[in-house]
Amino acid sequence: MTQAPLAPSRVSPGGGATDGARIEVRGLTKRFGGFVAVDSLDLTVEPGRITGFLGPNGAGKTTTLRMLLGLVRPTSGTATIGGRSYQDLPVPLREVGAALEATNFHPGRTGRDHLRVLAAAAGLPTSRVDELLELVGIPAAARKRAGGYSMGMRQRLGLAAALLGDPRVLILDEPTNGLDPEGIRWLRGFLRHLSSQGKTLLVSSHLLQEVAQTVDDVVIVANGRSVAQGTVDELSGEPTVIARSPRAQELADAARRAGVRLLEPQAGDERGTVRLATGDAAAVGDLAFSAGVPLHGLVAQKADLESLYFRLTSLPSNANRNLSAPAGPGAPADAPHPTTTEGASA
Ligand SMILES: Nc1ncnc2c1ncn2[C@@H]1O[C@H](COP(=O)(O)OP(=O)(O)OP(=O)(O)O)[C@@H](O)[C@H]1O
Repeated sequence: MTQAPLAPSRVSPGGGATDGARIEVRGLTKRFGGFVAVDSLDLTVEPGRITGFLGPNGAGKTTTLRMLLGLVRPTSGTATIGGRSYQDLPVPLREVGAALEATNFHPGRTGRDHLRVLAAAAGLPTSRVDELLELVGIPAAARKRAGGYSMGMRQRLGLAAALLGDPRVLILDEPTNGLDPEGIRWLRGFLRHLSSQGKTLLVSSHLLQEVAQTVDDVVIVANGRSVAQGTVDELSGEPTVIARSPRAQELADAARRAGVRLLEPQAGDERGTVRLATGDAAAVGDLAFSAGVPLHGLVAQKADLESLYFRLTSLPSNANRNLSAPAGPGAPADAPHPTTTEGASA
């Protein structure tokens, strides 16, 4: 099973000074017995950017994050943070904060005590604990036992724990799980705030719509493999205006004269549809009017990361992941990678 080379590093806005906070994954593979959970994964997460690590349940996201954090040993490949594997970081908590599971708290301990214990164990000042609880919005709840916390509160406590060492890199596994809409809105602003400080954020989710508005870059995984990578804009594709006219050819000619590119070779189909590479529906309406061409329909199509996500992640689950099951010519393992993957390469 092979995979096309994927997105090498982009130049980070801060240049070399921030390289110490770049996440790089190369050829990362994890097999559990004969099952390939993560398959030759390459990805780069740049400082000062939020990268969404997206894929359906079981795609291999958590396993990848666990390998990055030294919790699972890769079968092959490398996963580094600032050029070092997690185990080689001198003071990991000061370099990398992670929230992998929202449930991993002693139920009898208050959230505040939980953080104080963590801070003390890591040799970090406990003075930071109250400040962090304020920051994640649970200062009062943090004085109650964590056993009674809602999922959303656990998520916030997990975030506070991840931030204890003021790390430059944050790795968050499904941080929107259990958050209500207000909580998700809060998280978006919070992650933005962190990335504006130059932090590197890798955020996994199986729900594109919960992170699409938050992230700068996207890595989509399916069946253990990366199937697309790029900025949200790159993967959203070109904005499109769809116009319908009984005189489609004349509309197409007018568009061409105005320098608007047609997205289809033919001027129009049987319904007189013309697809144009622009997001400006008003301009298309104006040019139709100027050319004296009647319009029966005009719509600007929204950039469509969502349909790309569903198309790429709706491959038959696990069809290519069992080493003992040979993949046939039509199996996903042999499917060509989408152009979006290559397009994302810098
Ligand atoms: N220790 C393990 N032993 C065997 N299989 C495992 C192990 N850990 C994970 N897997 C399998 O590897 C695949 C990927 O799991 P992983 O948890 O990484 O996916 P995920 O993308 O994080 O999904 P989710 O969104 O459900 O957490 C799954 O099929 C899972 O059952």
